[in-house]
Amino acid sequence: MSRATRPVECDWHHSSLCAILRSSYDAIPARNLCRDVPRTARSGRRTARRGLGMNDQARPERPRVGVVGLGAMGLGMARSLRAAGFDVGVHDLRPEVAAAFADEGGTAYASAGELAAAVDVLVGVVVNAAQVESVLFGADGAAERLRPGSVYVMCSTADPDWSAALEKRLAERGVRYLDAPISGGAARAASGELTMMTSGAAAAYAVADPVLDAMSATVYRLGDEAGIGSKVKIVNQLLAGVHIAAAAEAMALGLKAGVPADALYEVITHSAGNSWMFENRMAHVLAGDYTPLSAVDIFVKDLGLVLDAARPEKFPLPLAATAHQMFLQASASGLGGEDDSAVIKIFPGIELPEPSRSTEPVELSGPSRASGPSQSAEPTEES
Ligand SMILES: NC(=O)c1ccc[n+]([C@@H]2O[C@H](COP(=O)([O-])OP(=O)(O)OC[C@H]3O[C@@H](n4cnc5c(N)ncnc54)[C@H](O)[C@@H]3O)[C@@H](O)[C@H]2O)c1
Ligand SMILES: O=C(O)[C@H](O)[C@@H](O)CO
Repeated sequence: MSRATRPVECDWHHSSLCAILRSSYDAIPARNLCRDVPRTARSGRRTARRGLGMNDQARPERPRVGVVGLGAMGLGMARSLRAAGFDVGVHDLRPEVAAAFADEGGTAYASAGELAAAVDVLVGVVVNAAQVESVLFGADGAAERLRPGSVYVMCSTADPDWSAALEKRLAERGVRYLDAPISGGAARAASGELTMMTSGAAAAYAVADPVLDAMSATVYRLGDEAGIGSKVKIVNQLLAGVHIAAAAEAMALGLKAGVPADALYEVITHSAGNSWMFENRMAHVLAGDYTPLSAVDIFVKDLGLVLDAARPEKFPLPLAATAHQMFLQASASGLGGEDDSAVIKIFPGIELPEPSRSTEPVELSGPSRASGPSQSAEPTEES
């Protein structure tokens, strides 16, 4: 069976996003962005594309899959894979989290290497490039134990050039690679409805497709070389970070002016100033709940990656730079591990809603926060 595809309109050529990609990221061929980008709806799950260069014997219909990194995103992704019928092996530096997943029916492995030896597809959902290096090339790492033909699916938000180089390093060992950053937050990870921004060789997709499908509502295939998915993710992070910072600043101004927080939330979420991030993150502020579904330090990292990508080109990013400073200020104030909505705490002289306050967003099918630490919480909203 082949996937349904949604040809992307060539409006991309004319959009500002495409302009940024083509000027500061000149490695993205426009043809890769504008053709045959598969779109898969959850209701339309299907078997993987066939006939992409592997012989049938080499391509497992349902690959054995492992997930390394069971944090806010990885735990939900592992659960989605189980819900889709996969036997899922896991590993995390925190053995108790892997053990808890084993209690649900998965299999816990003591090291990334042991897990790698047991799977065809290893999905990595650790925080950054340094952690991926540790997973793959650290003590009892995965790279040596992944069998030739198996695939490492790199879901971390990381430097696109590093990701492109990693594809080559793994290829030297016969290991395939997909550059596959994710979007949608902890709730969509848990419901198997992520957006994945992927690029890589057809042979890697041929093995990993059923795994990607099980974790996602939409899998964008953006090109046949690693790094392109990460470039698009970085553009998304520019918007996501700026939108959170702007939402916090606007909410802070309203509170300073004496407007009740829930009234602000109600009106703005029904007005032109709204954004996905305002609606999502300011609900956390309303609830006074800064349990990290995505931490302040994630945006210190991600907006840093955004700025790093533009700097060699001397490409100005004034909004991203300001937002980065805001997250840095929050982190320097000791808020790095809190939910990224805690960036609102950098504004002086405002009274934020108390945690005990059980405010529900008015007339919206408002999200309710998970309790407990992000890594172990069952997410109940989109983070
Ligand atoms: N949280 C979000 O909403 C979100 C959304 C989209 C993308 N992302 C990206 O996804 C990635 C994961 O983010 P997260 O929020 O799940 O992070 P997290 O900190 O919640 O989870 C990371 C997990 O990796 C584990 N880990 C770290 N190093 C390890 C190693 N060497 N071996 C085994 N396990 C290791 C940690 O113990 C932790 O459980 C990041 O790159 C992030 O930018 C996050
Ligand atoms: O796209 C997303 O899901 C978000 O921006 C995360 O990467 C960070 O909260």
